[in-house]
Amino acid sequence: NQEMKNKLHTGVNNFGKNNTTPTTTRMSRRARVASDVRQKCAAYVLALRPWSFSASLTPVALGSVLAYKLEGSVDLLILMVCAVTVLVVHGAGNLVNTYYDFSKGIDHKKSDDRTLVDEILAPQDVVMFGALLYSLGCLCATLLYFLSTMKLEHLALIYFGGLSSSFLYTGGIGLKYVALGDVVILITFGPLAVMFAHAVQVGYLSVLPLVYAVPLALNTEAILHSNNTRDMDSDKHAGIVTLAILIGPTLSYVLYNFLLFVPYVLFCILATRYTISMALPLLTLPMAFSLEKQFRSRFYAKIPQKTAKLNLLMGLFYVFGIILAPAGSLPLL
Ligand SMILES: CC(C)=CCC/C(C)=C/CC/C(C)=C/CC/C(C)=C/COP(=O)(O)OP(=O)(O)O
Ligand SMILES: Cc1cc(O)c2ccccc2c1O
Repeated sequence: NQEMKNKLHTGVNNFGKNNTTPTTTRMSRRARVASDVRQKCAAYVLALRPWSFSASLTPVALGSVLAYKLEGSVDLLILMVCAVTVLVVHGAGNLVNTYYDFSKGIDHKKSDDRTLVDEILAPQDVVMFGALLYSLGCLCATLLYFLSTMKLEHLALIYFGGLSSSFLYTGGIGLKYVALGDVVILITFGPLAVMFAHAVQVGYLSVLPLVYAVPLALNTEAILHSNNTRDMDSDKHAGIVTLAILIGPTLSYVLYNFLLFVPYVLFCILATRYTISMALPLLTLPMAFSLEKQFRSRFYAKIPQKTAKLNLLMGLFYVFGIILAPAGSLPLL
């Protein structure tokens, strides 16, 4: 601010000496303010870690498409509001993570998340943005209550379940710090989000989305597990415990393979026993083999982002496979 004040001051003093008109001085000041606003907005967007949004968008797509198969139609407005709700709660969870990892000294100069370490944003900005997102999420959930036929107690149970998980992952007791982060991710990004998206469409809770969520949930957990394996040494140094630390690098590799390949086994079973369209996600197998190789060679740096990319593609193929399945060919329990 002081620098900007000095520059503006100089600009005014130079007026008349170097042909600077008041208009250009005002324009450059406006341009600089606009550029500052743009930089700040970009910093806020990056702090949300948008590369990970596939993890919450694919369960919404899956839940909605299951509702379409069951009820024959989906309400597009409900789908949009539901996607925004889940995205906003997910984003807020990422901000809570940024804030607590920084205040506990877990994030450092070499961390993936350097929003606070590099002073790109102030801790107070992150807190305010997180509170804003949680408020927006509550507003969207209220809107969903009026748009859908879901009972208030059911909607509140799932929505606040998602909201509390997103906060408690690193806030409060900090489930991530006591090796429970993997369970949180497995449940929230899988059954909870799929059930939420399905229930707001059909108006009731069902076990069907929980079963269909399994392959996607495993793949999403692979993102987190690769992230925790990469950060194993620095997390150990910071004094926290993750599943990757508990089981060590070799078993971590075994677990990553389990999370990566079991969904493909399930797709093979669905394709051979029910309908061939469920073989569509198998198109992503080459990506999975390439990731397995990188994990085996311990080139962890880009694996979480690449696994998120695989997650998006696999999720989309899964959803298209369900859409293309002939009527009555899918197991509806
Ligand atoms: C059902 C409803 C309404 C919402 C569900 C919405 C979701 C999916 C919420 C989950 C939010 C959540 C648990 C976010 C945490 C995100 C996360 C896994 C961050 C990664 O944390 P670290 O493991 O610390 O990674 P870094 O090391 O990169 O910081
Ligand atoms: C599922 C999921 C979701 C996220 O937002 C993540 C953010 C950073 C690192 C890992 C993440 C993750 O595994």
